[in-house]
Amino acid sequence: MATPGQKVVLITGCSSGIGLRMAVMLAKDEQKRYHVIATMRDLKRKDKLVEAAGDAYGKTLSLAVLDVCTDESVKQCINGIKDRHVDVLINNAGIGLVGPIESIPIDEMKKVFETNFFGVIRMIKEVMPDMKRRKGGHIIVVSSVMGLQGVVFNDVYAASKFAMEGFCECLAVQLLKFKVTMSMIEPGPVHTEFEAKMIQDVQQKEFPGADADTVNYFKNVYLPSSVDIFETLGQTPDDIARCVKKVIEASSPRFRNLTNPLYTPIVALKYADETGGLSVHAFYHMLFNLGPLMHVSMTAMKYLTCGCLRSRTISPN
Ligand SMILES: NC(=O)C1=CN([C@@H]2O[C@H](COP(=O)(O)OP(=O)(O)OC[C@H]3O[C@@H](n4cnc5c(N)ncnc54)[C@H](OP(=O)(O)O)[C@@H]3O)[C@@H](O)[C@H]2O)C=CC1
Ligand SMILES: CC1=C(/C=C/C(C)=C/C=C/C(C)=C/C=O)C(C)(C)CCC1
Repeated sequence: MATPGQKVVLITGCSSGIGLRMAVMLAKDEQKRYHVIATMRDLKRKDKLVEAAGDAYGKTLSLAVLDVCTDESVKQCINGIKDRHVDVLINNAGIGLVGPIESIPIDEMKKVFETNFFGVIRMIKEVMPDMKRRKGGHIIVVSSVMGLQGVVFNDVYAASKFAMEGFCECLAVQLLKFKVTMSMIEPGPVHTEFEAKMIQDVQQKEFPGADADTVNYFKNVYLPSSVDIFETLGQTPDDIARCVKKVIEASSPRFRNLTNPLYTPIVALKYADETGGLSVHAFYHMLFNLGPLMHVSMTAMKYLTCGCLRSRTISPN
């Protein structure tokens, strides 16, 4: 249980990746400012978290079951917290989906929205009224750079994150009136199970319904470039956890927080040309013309990115 003065932080999706590292980092805060309720849908997956939390487990970190896709599970979890008091809600649980849309059943697409979009809304609806009443609290959403800029073959995943960005952009204004803060975190690629699940998933698939050219562009042009991008630009879950801790501890937290400076030019392109043509053609050129040179160009970009771009992102250091 939280001791007086400690902030109660509830995080969804803590069995792996970014959620796990955020839970551990906040629970191990030297000043013990947080009591972390690390949630996951299946407690059988708790071992990695418990091991990483070490001494903090049972003290500044407790576990709870929570499936963001079920009303009952969300209600039960929040009702189980003393006075239903959550100071910081971190919506992290999420799933990916890549591939030609011709070969993806609508039900699989709905699952992505059910988790990434309605899952977050379900959490916010349960926690926000108490925060509004108390006139305080911080809602954090782990969105994605793909919530701001679409990436080819990630159509449905990007749409779920765009939807979240739009939803939160609206809500943030109302919440300001109630002194509740809203922050979006927009990572680029991060080395977690998300990446492994994506690779495993596409290796198993045959892409029925998609024509041979499209499958060829996906498998032989997009996927190798994507793997390269993860290799050259990928951040660690600890990088993202450090960014989130900074956002929580900021005296006036920013609404949007890109974690990777290398994505700032890509997002800037979008706002530089309101017709959208610049972004579409730049992405086309990067993928289809620079594809084989992607590794070289991304490595160059990594070393050439100037300080002014870094200052527009939330740095993990
Ligand atoms: N990795 C990346 O490159 C990027 C990831 N993100 C976002 O970061 C967030 C975390 O992903 P990441 O750590 O990378 O990936 P992981 O796959 O490692 O972690 C995702 C977590 O979400 C959980 N989860 C999935 N569905 C549900 C559900 N219905 N209820 C509760 N928990 C659920 C998983 O639990 P279980 O073990 O039960 O499956 C897992 O703990 C996601 O929102 C993702 O979109 C954003 C940008 C880049
Ligand atoms: C930048 C870029 C590409 C890929 C970007 C990727 C793969 C981003 C992944 C982001 C993730 C995983 C976000 C999760 O939320 C392409 C299309 C290969 C080529 C053009 C430039």
